[in-house]
Amino acid sequence: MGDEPVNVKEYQEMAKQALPKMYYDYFAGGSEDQHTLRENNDAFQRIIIQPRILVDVSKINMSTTILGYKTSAPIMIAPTAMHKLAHPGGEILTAKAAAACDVIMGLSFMSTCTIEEVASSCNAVRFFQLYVYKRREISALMVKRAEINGFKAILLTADTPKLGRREADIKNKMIAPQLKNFEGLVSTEVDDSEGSNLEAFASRSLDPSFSWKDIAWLKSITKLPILIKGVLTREDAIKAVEIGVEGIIVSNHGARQLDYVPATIAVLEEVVGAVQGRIPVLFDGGIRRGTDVFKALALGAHAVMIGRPIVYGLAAKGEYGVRRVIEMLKDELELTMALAGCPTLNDITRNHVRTQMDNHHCRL
Ligand SMILES: Cc1cc2nc3c(=O)[nH]c(=O)nc-3n(C[C@H](O)[C@H](O)[C@H](O)COP(=O)(O)O)c2cc1C
Ligand SMILES: CCCCCCC(=O)C(=O)O
Repeated sequence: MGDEPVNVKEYQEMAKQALPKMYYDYFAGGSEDQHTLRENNDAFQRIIIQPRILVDVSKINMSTTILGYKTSAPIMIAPTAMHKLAHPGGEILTAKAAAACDVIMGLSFMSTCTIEEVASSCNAVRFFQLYVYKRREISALMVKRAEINGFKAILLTADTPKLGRREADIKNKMIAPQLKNFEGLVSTEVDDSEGSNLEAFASRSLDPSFSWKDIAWLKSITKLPILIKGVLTREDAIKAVEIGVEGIIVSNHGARQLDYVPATIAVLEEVVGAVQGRIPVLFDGGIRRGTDVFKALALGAHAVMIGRPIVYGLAAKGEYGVRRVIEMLKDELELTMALAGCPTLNDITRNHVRTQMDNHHCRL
């Protein structure tokens, strides 16, 4: 392989070479048997694109808005924790790459750069991802700081009442660094000589009692729009609409929480059908190609979020690497739209893809 990756997947190997094993395993790993981790990727490969020919594709327009904020493409950076483990520049470099590519960034609650450092580093549009701690006042303070610092939405992660069992982290005795955001509030340094220190910290801090009724609390402390991240079923999608949040994210946390849940792309259509256009449905999990973005859009996602490839780009080549990952996905999406006969995002329809379910119905 030459030094300059030609696709997003090649950044993973570069990141593996660049990182200590403990950190690479943390970023790359899924939970338990990693069944869902494989499925998140494999399920995309079972979806076929049905292109249209003889369409004027001399101009392709990928630009859109997410919650009213302009973006050059329906591609966002997913919130992923602790970017300084990938590169000393951390989330500041990720944010600068987002700004350079004109895409929106999700900042993790567990970021290694502070909310203020990221906010003052560039003019990227940023959403803030929230975990709810047992000490709820800490979560409330983070929401306030995000709001004051110009973050535009809260991504409430709802699939993590406890941390999934990540066996590589247990074997490596994964160490969570002290996070500057929480200085003077809580220490992330927990000594669990038996296994993953991150898991030990999570079980000490996350509030597993947080439930639907507590969305009212979140609404009472912020005016920012709230998106619920981690929806995988029709039932939960309907509840989210009924409770009045501004959006949902179909996500299985990059297959790091409950193993043997479905690939996100396999449930997207069910969730979109339940929501019936009332709120935007974002999507993440396993996107590695522009064709994957196209497939998710065809199945009804308003936009997609990218997790691991961003971290791999950061680990391999810093801000430049993150930029290249986003640019490659955008270039591939643009080419896919042209070759599928879709000059605008609105031209991408359900009929542009064929799923296994469609094949099954055909045979009936
Ligand atoms: C290393 C890593 C850290 C993550 N940290 C967070 C986090 O702090 N908060 C969160 O809501 N999701 C987190 N996620 C999940 C991502 O937001 C996203 O759902 C997932 O990475 C998408 O799948 P992909 O990596 O296949 O693109 C993390 C994922 C990874 C791989
Ligand atoms: C206190 C919660 C720890 C979460 C760690 C970050 C994360 O979401 C991950 O998937 O890893």
